[in-house]
Amino acid sequence: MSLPKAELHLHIEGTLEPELAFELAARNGVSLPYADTDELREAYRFEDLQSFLNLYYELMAVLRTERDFEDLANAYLARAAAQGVRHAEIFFDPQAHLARGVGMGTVVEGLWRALGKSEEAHGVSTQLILCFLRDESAESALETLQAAKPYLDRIVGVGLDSAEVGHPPVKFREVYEAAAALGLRRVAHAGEEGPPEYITEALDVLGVERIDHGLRCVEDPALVERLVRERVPLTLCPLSNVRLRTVDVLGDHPLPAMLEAGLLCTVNSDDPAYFGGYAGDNFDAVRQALGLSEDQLRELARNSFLASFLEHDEERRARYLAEVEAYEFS
Ligand SMILES: Nc1ncnc2[nH]cnc12
Ligand SMILES: [Zn+2]
Repeated sequence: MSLPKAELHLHIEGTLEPELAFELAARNGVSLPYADTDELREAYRFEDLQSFLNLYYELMAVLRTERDFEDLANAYLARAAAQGVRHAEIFFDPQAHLARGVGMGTVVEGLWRALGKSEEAHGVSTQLILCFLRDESAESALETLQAAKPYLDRIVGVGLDSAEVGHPPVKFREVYEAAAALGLRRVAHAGEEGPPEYITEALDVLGVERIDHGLRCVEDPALVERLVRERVPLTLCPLSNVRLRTVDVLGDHPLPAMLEAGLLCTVNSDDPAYFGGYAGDNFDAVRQALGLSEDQLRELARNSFLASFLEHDEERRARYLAEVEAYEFS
């Protein structure tokens, strides 16, 4: 669906399509333990978040040079643009690259080669969000923020991702305080597999402005009430929820009830190369499986721009919002 939208929950490493993975493997002399793209696609049957993360980190071995990150980002931006994405706030996982000997500069400069030209090349404005891996230590997160200091003009904020259960937000209090002191915006994954308490903790301890996923808030009516009252955006990822089995089938997704409750929901793709669809595909899927009305789809698109970090450019935000209102559904 080409309804204009902002994508606010997108891991750039999760846009690595099998074809590009093999191309980069050949270019860099990296051998993959899969015969071909079909065999690799066969591995895309996930039990839960961890089984996905294992493959996600394994395939990152092919990303080695600035050009690799540039190609990855350009491929994503082209696909996103074709599906109506007008603005993208893009996560990256530097610790997963630093651990393989790929430096922060290679990652950020490589991504920037694509992001810096994205408006001209793809018609998509962009921002970068550095994510800490929550299954790594708090010290490692602090070192990562330190390593990012030379590149802060290219980074709008910090996030928190990877294996959630057993790694509560409070573990990262110090690094989030340091990020806030540097003027960075703050978001965190919470309530994907982890309990509703992690959502509360992300808000109260880490000071986040948006919750990534936040799906499990529906288990706690008082928390839902708070999220509605405080207008906290949730970056939902419906196809991801089905593939990672947090929801059995898309028809059971709580999105309609969440909209009904007055939550500020957005729809995003998370790791589109792995979960069967980009942003527009997620919109199409929820429209079909959940019978969302045109008004509800427009609300989701409007929310995405309202929840974005575009305050520095209200004129642009107003232009995108006008495009949402003018859109004609087919
Ligand atoms: N859906 C997700 N949850 C947590 N960490 C991730 N890293 C990439 N995708 C993720
Ligand atoms: Zn995610």
